[in-house]
Amino acid sequence: MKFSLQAKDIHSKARAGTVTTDHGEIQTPIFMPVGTAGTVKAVHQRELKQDIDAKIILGNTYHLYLRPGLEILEKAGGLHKFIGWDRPILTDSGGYQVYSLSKVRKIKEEGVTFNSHIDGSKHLFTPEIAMDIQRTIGADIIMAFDECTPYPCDYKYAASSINMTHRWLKRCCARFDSTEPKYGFNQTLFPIVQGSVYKDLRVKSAEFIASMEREGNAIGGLSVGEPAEEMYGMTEVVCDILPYEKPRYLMGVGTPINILENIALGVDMFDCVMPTRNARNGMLFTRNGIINIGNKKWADDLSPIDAESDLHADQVYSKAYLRHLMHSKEMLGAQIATLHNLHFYLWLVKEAREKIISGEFYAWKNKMVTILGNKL
Ligand SMILES: Nc1nc2cc3nc(NCCc4ccc(CCO)cc4)[nH]c3cc2c(=O)[nH]1
Repeated sequence: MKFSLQAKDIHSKARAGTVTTDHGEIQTPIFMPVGTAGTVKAVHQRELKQDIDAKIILGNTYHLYLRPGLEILEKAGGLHKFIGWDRPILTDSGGYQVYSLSKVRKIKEEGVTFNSHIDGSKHLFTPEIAMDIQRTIGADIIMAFDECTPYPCDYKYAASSINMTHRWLKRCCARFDSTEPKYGFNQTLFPIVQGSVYKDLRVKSAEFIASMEREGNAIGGLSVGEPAEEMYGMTEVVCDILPYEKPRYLMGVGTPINILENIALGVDMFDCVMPTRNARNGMLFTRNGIINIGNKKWADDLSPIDAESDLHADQVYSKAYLRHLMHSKEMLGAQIATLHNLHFYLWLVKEAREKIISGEFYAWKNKMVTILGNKL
């Protein structure tokens, strides 16, 4: 994997770069649609590629390991082949999903034992197992097996948690560096900075992660319920320590405003279930603010979902029609709303990249931040 920088904003730490993988290039800042179990819910791969030009999607080790399972994925020649996606994929390591989805039985030095949220069966994830699973999935960018420190937590817990995450990281690197890709495409391992909301722990973790000299670095343990100002404060501390010439990925972030503020702090890559999950509840993100399409006010609004958008669905379907579909619980409603939100998130980061290159980012960001939170 390579990373090159094309431009840097002068009023902020925003930058425009390119990540190059064996499955293609990714212009940054980038948003990565979440395709947890091998599908970005309600969206075809063709739509992802042709309608919204998604450059990279996310998968989850925890889900894919439980279902469809490693045997099928290996037989298919990896996740790309299994789901029919030939662009880059990033997989999370299970370090977060285990805690957020399963009844975790125990966190030990060796790893984490947990019960499947699907059938209650008992499993063990260790740093080594998480690496081997991600080798079998075959994602271009894989994540270290970490502990996403819960929020809130006391300083003592956070301090011991980062020490374990750092010991696990050494084991991830040892295992990853002593195994080969299974399907002929290179893979890269990103370590993850933790430290909860404690500045000195964030400094310690960022310095340790930077010292591992991997090809890219991730910031974890945020977007876990902390106030946005805490998120921004920790991101700033960490981005000032992580190497400038490597991509920085802020996990699980976030709202459109979160994304713009973190781009200004030097973050290059983002993922979040918000555009897809909230779409299914009728929450549409637009360049003028947020539309709750279920609201009665849209019932007879026959104007296009977004007349200024180059997304076909935004132009051919009206707000009234989409509200009707959502109220009728028609599948097409979720499909249109999801495609709209992903298209908006990808438009937002592409626009940010263009403003960074043209030198207009800072003023544009401050204008957008005042608009994006509007309730329409
Ligand atoms: N390995 C690893 N993975 C992570 C994934 C994360 N995802 C988040 N936040 C997602 C929060 C989030 C969850 C749901 C919604 C939809 C609301 O309708 C939005 C945001 N924080 C995260 C932290 C980590 C982390 O430290 N380590």
